[in-house]
Amino acid sequence: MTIPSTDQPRSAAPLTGIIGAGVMGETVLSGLLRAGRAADSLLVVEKRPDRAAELEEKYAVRVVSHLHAVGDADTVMLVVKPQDMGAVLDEIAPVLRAGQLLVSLAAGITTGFIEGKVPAGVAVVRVMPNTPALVDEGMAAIAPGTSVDDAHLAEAEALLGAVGKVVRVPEHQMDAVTAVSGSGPAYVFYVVEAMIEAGVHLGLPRTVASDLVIQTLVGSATMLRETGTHPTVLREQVTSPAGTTAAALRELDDHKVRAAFIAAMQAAAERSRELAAGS
Ligand SMILES: NC(=O)C1=CN([C@@H]2O[C@H](COP(=O)(O)OP(=O)(O)OC[C@H]3O[C@@H](n4cnc5c(N)ncnc54)[C@H](O)[C@@H]3O)[C@@H](O)[C@H]2O)C=CC1
Ligand SMILES: O=C(O)[C@@H]1CCC=N1
Repeated sequence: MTIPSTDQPRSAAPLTGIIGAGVMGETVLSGLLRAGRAADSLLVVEKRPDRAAELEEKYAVRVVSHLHAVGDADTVMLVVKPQDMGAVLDEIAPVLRAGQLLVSLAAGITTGFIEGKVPAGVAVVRVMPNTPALVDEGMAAIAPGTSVDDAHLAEAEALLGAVGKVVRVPEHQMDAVTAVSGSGPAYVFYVVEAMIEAGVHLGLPRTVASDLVIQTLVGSATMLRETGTHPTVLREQVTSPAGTTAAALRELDDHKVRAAFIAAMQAAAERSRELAAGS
């Protein structure tokens, strides 16, 4: 079924619906526009009226109802919280059709759960993106459901590839992916906060501490990416015998920071599994 959402002429590009335009929905929306997608090829669905008005004003996109977005779109991206997925799927299931591509970005929610709520033959792809997509440096993993063909996977890769790297993984690895790259930016920002605070404790003006930490992070990340050298080797290159870095790293080890990261990421993966179970 196709429900026209407007009488205005529009571009011939395939239509993509985005349901849920919070942090991640806007990240995807703005990335697709930066990558050259026409604003009239994107249909946004957002529950909060003030947020919907803000996005219409900022991006000149059409904010439409669930039924219009799903009826019209070739591909529908689900970017609501995991806890809202069941209700959204119940609402859109009557207008979804076999062959249509449904791309879920929700943590924890399995393709099996989605497939159980939509008509047979709807192609479901599960994605775990991250917020650096906002600056086209995203990292997304994708996993196909049962009715997905190569064209569907290529379309999902193109959507996420517009804002960063994409890797295909088996779905059973998605909880680990969520713990590593989905939540990962938050760990990095947490470390950055801590390093800036430490710089202030050592007497640096906050703006200077902030500049030093951010450029150190960017430089270190660029070294990792461009040299391909193992992080252990890069860390050892900084660590002079009996020097300052060795003194600092000994404190980190004494405070079990490495073990804390492992425990934290195990907790994230466990939470992803809980979200799958609906809690
Ligand atoms: N924020 C992040 O870094 C990441 C988020 N995700 C996933 O993306 C999804 C969205 O997360 P955020 O954007 O952070 O949450 P958010 O709370 O910022 O955005 C969710 C949006 O969905 C809207 N919404 C809720 N129910 C709706 C409905 N029935 N119809 C239309 N809109 C509806 C809300 O008003 C809100 O604007 C989640 O499932 C999360 O697991 C995945 C990876 C990273
Ligand atoms: O915190 C969350 O649940 C979402 C999924 C990964 C990053 N943010």
